[in-house]
Amino acid sequence: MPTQSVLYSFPDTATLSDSLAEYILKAQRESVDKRGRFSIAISGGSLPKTLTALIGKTGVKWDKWHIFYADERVVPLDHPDSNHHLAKNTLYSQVPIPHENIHTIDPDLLDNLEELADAYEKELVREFAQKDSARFPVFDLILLGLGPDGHTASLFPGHELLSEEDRWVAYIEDSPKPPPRRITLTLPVINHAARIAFVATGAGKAPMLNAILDNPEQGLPAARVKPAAPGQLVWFVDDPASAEVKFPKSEFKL
Ligand SMILES: O=C1O[C@H](COP(=O)(O)O)[C@@H](O)[C@H](O)[C@H]1O
Repeated sequence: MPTQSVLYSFPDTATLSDSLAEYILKAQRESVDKRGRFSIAISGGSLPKTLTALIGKTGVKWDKWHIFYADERVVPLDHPDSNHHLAKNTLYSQVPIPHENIHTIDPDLLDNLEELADAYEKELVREFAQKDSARFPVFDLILLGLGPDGHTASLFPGHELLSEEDRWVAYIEDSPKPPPRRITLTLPVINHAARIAFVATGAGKAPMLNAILDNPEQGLPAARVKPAAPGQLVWFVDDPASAEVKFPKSEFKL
């Protein structure tokens, strides 16, 4: 892990969620002030439930949010395995976010992974093209989870996608975690984000957090998330998850 990363550990998920909400709100304020919109990519799994502290919070400008997925399982949008379905049930169903600002995979392309990933990449091009001619899009914020094997988004240990240097969105059909067919943002896209926050909770994440933070040279997928500038990468974890970590913890402040 690069030394510029910051690790915040909280006694419980509720405190973590409140602080994460403050962090997201700050990112949103800065982005909306600068560009009038806030582009965020979120993950599935255990992450969406940590976003519920945003519900009813003063200052959230939901109409300025443009939500993408760090990864998505290639299943119908109302399938229980869908990351979109999970986020919709947990968050969108309770906040006034415009439907057209939620950028899902195209449900008509589920049978063709290559076309599906290309179409999602084009969705990103539409969102980011107006900004500049940068090689990769710059999300205002990407929220990532940490799998018990060190995967993040749908980037799995030892997978050839870890070496992807060109595509913005890639697909896999051999995910070791079901369901097997997925699309994912690639590492160059993740690493170009203005801010990246990992969220990991529970004692089950402790050995992997230790591997990523204290032994990054193992090269696990989450340890390959290395944005360029100081302070761009933060970890929001709870105390059970950070129990085995030697990496220095910082006091949460904005
Ligand atoms: O399959 C996935 O797993 C990771 C980690 O999930 P978690 O439940 O262990 O937090 C998640 O970040 C990713 O979006 C999801 O598709």
